[in-house]
Amino acid sequence: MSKVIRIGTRDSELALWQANTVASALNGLGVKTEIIAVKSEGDLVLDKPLYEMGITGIFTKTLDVAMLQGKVDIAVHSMKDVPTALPQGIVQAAVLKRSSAIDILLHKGNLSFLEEQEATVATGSLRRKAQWLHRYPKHNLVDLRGNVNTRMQKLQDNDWNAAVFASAGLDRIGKKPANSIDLDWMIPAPAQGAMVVVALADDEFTLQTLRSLNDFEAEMTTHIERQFLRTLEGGCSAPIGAYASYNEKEDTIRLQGVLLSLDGTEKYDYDKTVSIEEWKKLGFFAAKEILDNGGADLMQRLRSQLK
Ligand SMILES: NCc1[nH]cc(CCC(=O)O)c1CC(=O)O
Repeated sequence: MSKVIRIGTRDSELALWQANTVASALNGLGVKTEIIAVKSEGDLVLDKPLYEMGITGIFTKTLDVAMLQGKVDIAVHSMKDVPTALPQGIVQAAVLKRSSAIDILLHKGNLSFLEEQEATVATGSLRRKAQWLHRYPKHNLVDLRGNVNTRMQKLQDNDWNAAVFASAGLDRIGKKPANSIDLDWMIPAPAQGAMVVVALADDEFTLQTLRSLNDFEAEMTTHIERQFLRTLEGGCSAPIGAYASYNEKEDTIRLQGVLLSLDGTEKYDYDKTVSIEEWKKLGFFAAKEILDNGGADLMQRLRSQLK
């Protein structure tokens, strides 16, 4: 059968790179592809912080609709932009082998501001902001929105000291500058650095084809991180980080999770290593532990603050 798989994607450089990666992999299996790029609401409205727009899935909604209308067969996303509950009729078809999940700091050649009280750091993410303020309580945080290229330009155009990015995004488009350092103390967003392909639940041919693109380790670690997020959040974009890593030699999984107040003064951490057999429920139990130890009360307050 010579069915062409139509790949829906956002039209940013990073999104197109990701879609092309999936296209190449499919072409390698002898499957023909066509890339269809669309603008998402998240890319069109740039003057509001993401959390103010209130909804999760602002980057993925347009493509969900295109798929449900039969205009594309699959969509490729940065997995951290995908809401933990997929729309009815759409399923996760493959998680690609994961690259670096780490956050990095882009600066201007001088890192002495890290030792100083006065400094301005840019990020649009509540998770990055809260973790930054927890570590550097006196620093000034400013909002930064836009795709990776836009955000790098804004850093140059303003007198901020630095801005936070996902390493994976810059690595993929080959634009990681020399002026950057790894923020190895910052817990990444759930599923950061992972790419996911979604498809229609009843599209057997496509689902079957995409199975061979799935990387089990990436599927497992992102499942754990997203389960942690889903169990904590209850539908709000709170400052939550999670990173699960597989230790092949020990056959164990380590989960690091964090929930913070917006100003970073309150912080709940989780960090445990368990046997691989426990992977399916690890995110759930980790989140429950945080909720039971004061996290539920913080989530309640966050929900009213973010309304
Ligand atoms: N929310 C934007 C977004 N979504 C995915 C990535 C980078 C790639 C990834 O994390 O997989 C980025 C950019 C960033 O956070 O700097």
